[in-house]
Amino acid sequence: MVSVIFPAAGQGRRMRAGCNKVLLTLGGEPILVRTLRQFARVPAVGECIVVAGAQETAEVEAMLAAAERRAPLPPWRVVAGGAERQYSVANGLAACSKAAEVVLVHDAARPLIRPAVIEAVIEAARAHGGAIAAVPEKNTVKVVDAAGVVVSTPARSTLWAVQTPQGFRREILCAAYAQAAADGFLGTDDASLVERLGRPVHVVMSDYRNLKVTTPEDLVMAEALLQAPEA
Ligand SMILES: Nc1ccn([C@@H]2O[C@H](COP(=O)(O)OP(=O)(O)OP(=O)(O)O)[C@@H](O)[C@H]2O)c(=O)n1
Ligand SMILES: C[C@](O)(CO)[C@H](O)COP(=O)(O)O
Repeated sequence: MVSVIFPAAGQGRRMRAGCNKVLLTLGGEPILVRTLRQFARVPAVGECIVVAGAQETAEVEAMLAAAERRAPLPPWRVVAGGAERQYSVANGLAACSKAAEVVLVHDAARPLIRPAVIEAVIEAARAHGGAIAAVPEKNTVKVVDAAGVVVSTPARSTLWAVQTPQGFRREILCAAYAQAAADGFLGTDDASLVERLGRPVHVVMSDYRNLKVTTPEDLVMAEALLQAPEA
């Protein structure tokens, strides 16, 4: 059985919409609901843990209940999040069923994820212990110091832009989160916590459609991609 944690407890500051961006509408449904619908298309998914802002749990529960009346969703629960994404995921992990062999973490703000990528991440996580969706970096990336001066230019052929879902065998993700909490380590994704344990994390080829709706132009892009045929 696969559990999926959806961190949805952010404030959407960069979206500047005056509300949590995952509650905004995209193609006629809230972004969060649209994201869950993609996972409803993957039979291995047995439970969805939605991590909502502490003040928004009732609103999110009502939203998901209404969505479920329109079309079925996998079994879901809502838990309260924390002040950072990592703390929100930790709360979600604590709420996951012990029967889950694999746990996926997927940003609620990535509604365009394709079921085939979700399935590939699950398969790779089962095989290797850890796997993340990613795409080859298209830009040249520089390391820049605090004074704004370029330090180095990593070879682009080695660089991948990392997305979610990120999937792990449950005991590995639990150990990684426990170690990060003990060390006071705060990472920007889930895999970085697992990497600290020295465990392998495999990259699964995703696609550039799987954007994280972060700034207003991402919302325009996501609406356009919804209308565009998948390449
Ligand atoms: N304390 C937090 C912060 C973020 N998230 C979630 O993590 C995902 C990725 O975070 P991001 O895109 O940065 O969302 P926000 O934190 O909402 O955006 P911003 O940084 O612009 O405020 C989002 O689905 C967001 O809801 C969360 O669950 N808990
Ligand atoms: C996990 C993530 O989506 C991978 O790209 C990303 O690191 C989340 O970062 P954010 O600052 O919380 O948006």
